[in-house]
Amino acid sequence: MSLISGLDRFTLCFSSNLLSQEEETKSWKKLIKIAVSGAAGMISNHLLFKLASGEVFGPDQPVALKLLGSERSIQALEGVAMELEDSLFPLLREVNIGIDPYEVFQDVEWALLIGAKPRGPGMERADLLDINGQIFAEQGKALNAVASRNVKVMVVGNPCNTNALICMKNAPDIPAKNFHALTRLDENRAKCQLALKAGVFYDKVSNVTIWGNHSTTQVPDFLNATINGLPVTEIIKDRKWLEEEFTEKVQKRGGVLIQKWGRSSAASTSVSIVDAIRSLITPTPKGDWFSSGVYTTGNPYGIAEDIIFSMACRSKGDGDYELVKDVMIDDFLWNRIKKSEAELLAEKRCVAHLTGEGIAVCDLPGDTMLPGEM
Ligand SMILES: NC(=O)c1ccc[n+]([C@@H]2O[C@H](COP(=O)([O-])OP(=O)(O)OC[C@H]3O[C@@H](n4cnc5c(N)ncnc54)[C@H](O)[C@@H]3O)[C@@H](O)[C@H]2O)c1
Repeated sequence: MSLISGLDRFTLCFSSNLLSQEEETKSWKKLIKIAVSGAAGMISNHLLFKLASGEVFGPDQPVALKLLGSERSIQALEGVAMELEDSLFPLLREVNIGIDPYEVFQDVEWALLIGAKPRGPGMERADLLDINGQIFAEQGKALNAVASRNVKVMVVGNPCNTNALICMKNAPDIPAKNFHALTRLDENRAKCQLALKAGVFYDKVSNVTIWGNHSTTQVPDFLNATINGLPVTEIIKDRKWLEEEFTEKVQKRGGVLIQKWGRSSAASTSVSIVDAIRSLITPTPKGDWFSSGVYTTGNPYGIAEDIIFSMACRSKGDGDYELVKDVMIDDFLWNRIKKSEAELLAEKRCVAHLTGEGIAVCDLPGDTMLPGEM
């Protein structure tokens, strides 16, 4: 029996394979439904197999994967579904494919929104915000209509902070706290650079925050970061390197990778999506935290309200998070945070027509780019 089901016109086979009662063992948890958009894309090609293998939600957690593609990618989506089926993952109980978010998002508990249009040659950043914003407005409405009332939404498709804001604004019945923009890849990159500079293994680096937008204005925070429990600034004494080289390396890492590899980071992005999900479903180690782009309203730092901004989060492992209060913010950090904030406020004005906040005005700062752009 095939696991795959989908829309009539695209379906490989119609029988889905919901767990029958006799198949359910007592040690298995209740099936969770996970939607992945852009499922035929490069990032998903890594991520889906991690989700199906149990690496993300655990070895006793059966999953249903609901794959959302675009009209153009539907053939590829069928191919991805076939590969998933051929992998014989014991935990993968159901695969649905489709191009209608109202069908695909039905009852989902997680929505990993990766699908987006890339910035074409000569395309203004404002056009990209508009084209992708429309996708996320529609997907927000669909989540609002049919997803689980406590669905956790992780927006990866760029520009991810503002796309997450648009999605959230179009889903008023889902808690604003449930929306995340992925900045975990940036955090991982920052940890890697600090570990290399200090000559220690990655796992010795903790408390690294990425503040702000997933763009070249992002602020990798070395002030609060620690290595072996000591402030990074005590281990790496070269302040100029920290302020200039480290910061720029993290901000532009994606672009450098594209130059070398010829395509955007997909494997490491999928790893960081796994990290981001696991950070929400497992308790954060004592004293540590993780970065995620989350809703700023009520934040303790004085960052402008009503935007999606990457900040320091801690979780009890219940899917929810709280913002970390005990962080230091000096003038250097604050000035940079304000620049990223200004960029996100400008992006927000530029998509006002998609968030129900009136007429869009696009006065985007000229010098900012997605990390993948040079
Ligand atoms: N936040 C991050 O850290 C981060 C890192 C890397 C990439 N990204 C972003 O992730 C996105 C996807 O990257 P990729 O390398 O997988 O791209 P990709 O081009 O390989 O895949 C994107 C897929 O999305 C599909 N798609 C387009 N519109 C869609 C829609 N409305 N609904 C569903 N699917 C749709 C496309 O057909 C394509 O298959 C890009 O926007 C990229 O910039 C974000």
